[in-house]
Amino acid sequence: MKHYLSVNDIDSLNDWVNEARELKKEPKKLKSLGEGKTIGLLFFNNSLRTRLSTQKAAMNLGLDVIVMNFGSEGWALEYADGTVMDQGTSEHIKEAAQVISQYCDIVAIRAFAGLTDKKEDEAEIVLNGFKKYASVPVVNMESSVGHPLQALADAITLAEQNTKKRPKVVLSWAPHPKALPHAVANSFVQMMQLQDADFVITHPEGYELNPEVTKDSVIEHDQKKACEDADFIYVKNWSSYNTYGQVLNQDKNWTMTKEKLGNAKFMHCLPVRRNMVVADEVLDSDQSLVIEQANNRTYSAQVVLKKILENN
Ligand SMILES: CCC[C@H](NC(=O)CCC(=O)O)C(=O)O
Ligand SMILES: NC(=O)OP(=O)(O)O
Repeated sequence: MKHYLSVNDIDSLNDWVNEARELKKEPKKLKSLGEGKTIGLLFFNNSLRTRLSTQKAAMNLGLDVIVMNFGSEGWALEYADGTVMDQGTSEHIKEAAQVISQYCDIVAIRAFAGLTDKKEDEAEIVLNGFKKYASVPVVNMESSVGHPLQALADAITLAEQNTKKRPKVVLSWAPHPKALPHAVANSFVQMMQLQDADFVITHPEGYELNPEVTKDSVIEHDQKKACEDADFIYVKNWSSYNTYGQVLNQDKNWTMTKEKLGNAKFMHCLPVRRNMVVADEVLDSDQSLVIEQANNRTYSAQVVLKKILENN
């Protein structure tokens, strides 16, 4: 594996999860693997978990780390070929990616969807720009349409917590005041499609995800019905895909409550809007796994970086 850009780069989810759980037992066991090498973490958008866990994972492997808030500190990049750069962009991705490749042996990118142009977002112009012009491996720290480090951490958490051969796992939409990307939901769906689980997606009409992602996954518009007898309920907001980037409703009847949760474990990638996405009573209960999920982000990133270092 050269790059880690999407869940599709995972050749065996079960093996990766087991490897990550072994790293979790002794995080600094491979401290020499990355010695003498540098990873660059470039953020075009905000972060807490991804920023700290990816650096932690790199340090556990002996990598040196350079972090840059590219969105506020770097130059505005041009991605289109042949552009006369007489407007707002100062540097072409061609130069930027080659220059960064001289300083870093691995480059990790966070660049959220713009949510204004579906075609542009689905082209993954930032992530694919670095993939095309950087000469080093590229890691996705949440791009326009995917968040594979989060999905792998969620798979680790499910493996640690699951007690059934075929658990019922629900992905439920919830209201949010802003238009949020589809990336987390997309990667969770793609990861669940690799699992032996009774998987159901529930959301209001109009919030269908990209059908090329959901494929034949079960979709139920009645949230209570979807959540019946669930073992895990993963809650996440996303904006409309069909009416691209729009907030069609903020119906708080979709806020996750203890009543709807039942005996299930609650999951969310964080950050989470309390009492919009999920009620305090759920987050403050022993059914919430959000802190465990956040801890597993370190081992998700560490197994990815380990595989990149071993194969490049
Ligand atoms: C890991 C999640 C990152 C991002 N979340 C947000 O942008 C939430 C921002 C907010 O609630 O103000 C998202 O939904 O993709
Ligand atoms: N879940 C996640 O990626 O969190 P941050 O946006 O804080 O990195």
